[in-house]
Amino acid sequence: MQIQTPFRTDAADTSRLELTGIGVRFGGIVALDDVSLQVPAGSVVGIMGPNGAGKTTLFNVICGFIRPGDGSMSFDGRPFAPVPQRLSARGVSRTLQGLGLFAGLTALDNVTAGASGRHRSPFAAGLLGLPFAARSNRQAVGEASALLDEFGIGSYAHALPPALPYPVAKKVALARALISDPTLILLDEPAGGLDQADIDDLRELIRALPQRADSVVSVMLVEHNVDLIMSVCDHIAVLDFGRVISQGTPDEIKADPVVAQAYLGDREAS
Ligand SMILES: Nc1ncnc2c1ncn2[C@@H]1O[C@H](COP(=O)(O)OP(=O)(O)OP(=O)(O)O)[C@@H](O)[C@H]1O
Repeated sequence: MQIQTPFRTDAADTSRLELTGIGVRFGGIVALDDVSLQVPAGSVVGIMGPNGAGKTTLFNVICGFIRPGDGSMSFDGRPFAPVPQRLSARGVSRTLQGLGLFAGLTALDNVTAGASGRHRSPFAAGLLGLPFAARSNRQAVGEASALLDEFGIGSYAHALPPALPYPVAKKVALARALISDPTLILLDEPAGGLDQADIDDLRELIRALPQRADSVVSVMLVEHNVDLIMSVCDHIAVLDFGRVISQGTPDEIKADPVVAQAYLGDREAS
């Protein structure tokens, strides 16, 4: 079993995201320690680990909400210093555990809003009444509507988020993340709060993400549902106390006693 070694696959030379030696401290707490991993283009990479292992911190580093004290990142082979407001323009989008939908906007408008980051300045253009702003907004509404239909939730297009069944709200959040045509999508506990039928639905949806549209999409997935993560990921990295304690294919992770011990320790502690 490899430890602290970046993923090596046939697609490794087309790495979408590469993290090298990432370290984050919060005062005396080491949240991430020398974390190195690769997300090859077109792959689904899972991040597992007990509570407090550093999974959310890792996503926050990739999104630019936390600047690491150590290490470096590259995206499509170029140095990557993410800025949250410009993430979708760089081809990165994220779903949140808390969904983060705008309560006062319909499902359709929530998804349409996700398209705003990919154009140069649609908001300012809209204020100025520039014709291309209206055109690009019409296009975004059409794409949002198509995504809702694709996910089988088109009938909820004009409903407000508080009225949406939870699994539908989760799909709206995913559609909002996809409308900006990301090449890297970060899914933060997508199975949380879903029943088994919805998780099975989600499994198919995640499996289909890398082949979406014209671009090769890479997926990073933080997930506590072990069955889901094992069944959709090409590679998994397991964090514990901020360190990568194991990484490899789902079968390698399942067979690694270090991983079992990390989870057992977590259960005994809680
Ligand atoms: N803003 C912060 N200030 C101080 N400590 C923090 C902060 N954010 C995270 N931590 C600490 O960093 C460590 C990693 O936390 P993180 O939330 O990344 O773990 P996690 O794997 O996402 O946990 P969970 O599965 O419970 O969401 C924990 O010890 C946590 O208490």
